Amino acid sequence: MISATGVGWKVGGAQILHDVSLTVGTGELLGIIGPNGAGKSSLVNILSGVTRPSSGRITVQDRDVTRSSATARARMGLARSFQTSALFDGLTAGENVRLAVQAAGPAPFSPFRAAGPASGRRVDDLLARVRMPGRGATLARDLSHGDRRKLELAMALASSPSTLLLDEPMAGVSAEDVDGLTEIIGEVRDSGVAVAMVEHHMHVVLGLADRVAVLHHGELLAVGAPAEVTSDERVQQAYLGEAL
Ligand SMILES: Nc1ncnc2c1ncn2[C@@H]1O[C@H](COP(=O)(O)OP(=O)(O)OP(=O)(O)O)[C@@H](O)[C@H]1O
Repeated sequence: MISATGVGWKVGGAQILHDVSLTVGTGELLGIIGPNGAGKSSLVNILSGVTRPSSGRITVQDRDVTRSSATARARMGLARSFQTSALFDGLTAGENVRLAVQAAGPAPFSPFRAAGPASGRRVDDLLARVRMPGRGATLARDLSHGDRRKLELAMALASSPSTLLLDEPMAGVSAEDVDGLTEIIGEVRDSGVAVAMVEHHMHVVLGLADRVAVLHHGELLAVGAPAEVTSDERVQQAYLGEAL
């Protein structure tokens, strides 16, 4: 579970986020939407510890982590995916996941450590969880865009996170892969993970999210059930001219 309370972020004289407060509970999926430049990625960066807010605080499982690094937050059960790909293209899908499994383990990370049978099983489990069984030997660079996003999800799940932050997990993928990713992310939520997801595919967010938070010019315009939020007049104004 993760919460932001009164979060503001100012950079280079510009106030990017203003007084944002939201919570994502266990087994809940919060969709974060808003027009381009609304501050969605900035908020995810602040929640994950990549960026420190100028004001307000962040808690993970009720512990104040505002001043904790991204690494410290990861140890507390927070995982995230990035808007851009974070894969090693020259490694296989299985090797990419194995690195994430090793990095999440208790022993100091070493890319040279041999993989034990338990690590192999864990890699297979994670690939199966994202519907890529048997794809472990394929080079990451040879995977379809949709499979690359699934692989990134498998890597984010390697640490068995209690909170998962997803920044546009479906950007640029085919309609078929959007359906697959939607099912996988829904299953992750149903397994008890708190999921916050920034996503431009509006029908996906509105169909999948338990609640939706709408950002506009760095302010939280509305938070609520999808139907509540889409009928909100201020939200409709913010999206004027775009399909909601
Ligand atoms: N490091 C930075 N320095 C200065 N301005 C920044 C920085 N990061 C983001 N911004 C600005 O903050 C605003 C919000 O950016 P952000 O990427 O968070 O929006 P977004 O809602 O994720 O947009 P998109 O939907 O296009 O990805 C933009 O105007 C952006 O130019």
